Amino acid sequence: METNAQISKSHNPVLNKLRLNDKSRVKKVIGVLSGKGGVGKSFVSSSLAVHAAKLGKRVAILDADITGASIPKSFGIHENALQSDGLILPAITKSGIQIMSVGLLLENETDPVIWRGPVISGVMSQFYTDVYWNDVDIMFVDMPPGTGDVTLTAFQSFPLDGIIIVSSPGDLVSLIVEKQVNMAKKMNMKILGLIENMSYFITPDTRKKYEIFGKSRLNEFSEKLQISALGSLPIDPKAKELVDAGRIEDYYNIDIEKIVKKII
Ligand SMILES: Nc1ncnc2c1ncn2[C@@H]1O[C@H](COP(=O)(O)OP(=O)(O)OP(=O)(O)O)[C@@H](O)[C@H]1O
Repeated sequence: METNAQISKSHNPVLNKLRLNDKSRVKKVIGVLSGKGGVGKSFVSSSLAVHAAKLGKRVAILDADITGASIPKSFGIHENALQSDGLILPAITKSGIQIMSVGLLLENETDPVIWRGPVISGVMSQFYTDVYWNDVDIMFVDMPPGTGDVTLTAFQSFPLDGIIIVSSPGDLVSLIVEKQVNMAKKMNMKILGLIENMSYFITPDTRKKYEIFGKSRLNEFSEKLQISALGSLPIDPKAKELVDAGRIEDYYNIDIEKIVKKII
C-alpha cells in the first residue's frame, strides 16, 4: 500500500496527466470536490458553470462523479450522447454549456452504475480524452466525493489548474474538510478556496437570515487551513426547485457570480 509520502513522490504529475484529442481545446480545468456526498458539490459545479456562461465564457462540465451523476438532469437533458469521427459529442445546454456525464450513456436514467474502481476510472479518463470539447475557456470537473481510490485517480490524471472544496457547515467542524485539503496539498494541487454550501437560510417574507447550523466558521477554518474563503451560499428553495425542474440555467445568485469572478 502506498503511504502518503509515496503518493506525492512516486507519481510524476506531468507523465500521468491525461491529454485532450487533437480536435479539442480547453484553456482552464477546475476540479470541484467535497469530503463526502450530499453537500451540494454537483449543485455548486453546475451553478458555477451557469454563472461563468452568463459572464460570456465558453464553459464545460465534466461529470466525473460517475456513480452519483446528476448533472444532465439539472439541465433538463435526458437524451443520450452521440458520436462523430470516433469522438463522443457532449450534450449542449440551452445556454451553450458542454456537458459529458455517464448519465448521457445509460439506457435508462434510473440504471445504477455498478462498476468497480478501475472501470470507473477508465470512463472518467475517457470523458476528458475521447470527447470533442469545442474551444472551452473553463471546464468544471465534478469530482468523485471523498478521498478514496477513484478520487485519487481523478486528482492524478486530470490536468487541474486548481480545485475548489465544497463543504456543508457541519463538515467544517469535523475532520472531513481538513483531510481533503491535506490530500490536495500532498499532491501539490493549487487550492482556489473553500465554499460553504447551505450555510444559512433567508426567510422569503421577513428576509431575516438564520444560520441554522450555527454561526459560519468558514473564515476561521480557511485561516486555519491557510486557504481562501471563496464564499458562503444559502439554503435556497428556489435553487432546489430549478434543479429538480431541470432549469438550473434560470438560476442567478450574486454570491455565486462573485465567486466565479474570483476564479475565472
Ligand atoms: N444551496 C442549496 N440550496 C438548496 N438545495 C441545495 C443546495 N445545494 C444543494 N442542494 C440540493 O441538495 C441535494 C444534494 O446536492 P448535490 O446533488 O449537488 O450534492 P452532491 O454533494 O453532489 O452529492 P453526491 O456527491 O451524492 O452526488 C440536491 O437535491 C440539490 O439540488
